[in-house]
Amino acid sequence: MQKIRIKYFTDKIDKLEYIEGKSDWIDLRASETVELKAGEFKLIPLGVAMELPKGYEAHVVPRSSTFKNYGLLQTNSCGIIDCTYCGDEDMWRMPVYATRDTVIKQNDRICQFRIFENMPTIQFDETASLDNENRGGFGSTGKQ
Ligand SMILES: O=c1ccn([C@H]2C[C@H](O)[C@@H](COP(=O)(O)OP(=O)(O)OP(=O)(O)O)O2)c(=O)[nH]1
Repeated sequence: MQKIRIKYFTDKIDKLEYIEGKSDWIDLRASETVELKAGEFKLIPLGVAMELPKGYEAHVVPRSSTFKNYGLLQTNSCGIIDCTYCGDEDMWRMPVYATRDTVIKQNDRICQFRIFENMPTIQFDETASLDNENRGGFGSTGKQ
């Protein structure tokens, strides 16, 4: 089992829970009530800071119900939390854009995360030609 040291900034939200056998994504909660007007951008405080295991990062994405319930879009599509983001004030936040007037109440589950292993060290090796056949993309499959 992997342990993650976690700091909570408030006792007004439920503790994070890993529910074995359900999903390996863990829900995150708003640590304050946040109101947004249509067209407004805000960072929703998630009330936690963590020391991720060495060699791992966390990916934060909305819950599938987040847009339906709150009309919110996550502006960075997927939040990447580096394992160096582990100081006492390094609280996780979710950047959002409101498509309508909305209220996220303290302790509402607003997004989810899981950890991923970092990729191997990469070195770019420049070349004029890759010497491979073109695959094509952007809907080109089966078209002339
Ligand atoms: O949705 C997010 C994305 C990032 N972060 C935190 C953790 C991350 O490690 C840090 C920096 O994120 P990133 O490197 O994506 O931001 P940047 O725009 O490149 O800014 P920086 O100059 O701080 O790296 O901000 C969040 O709390 N939520």
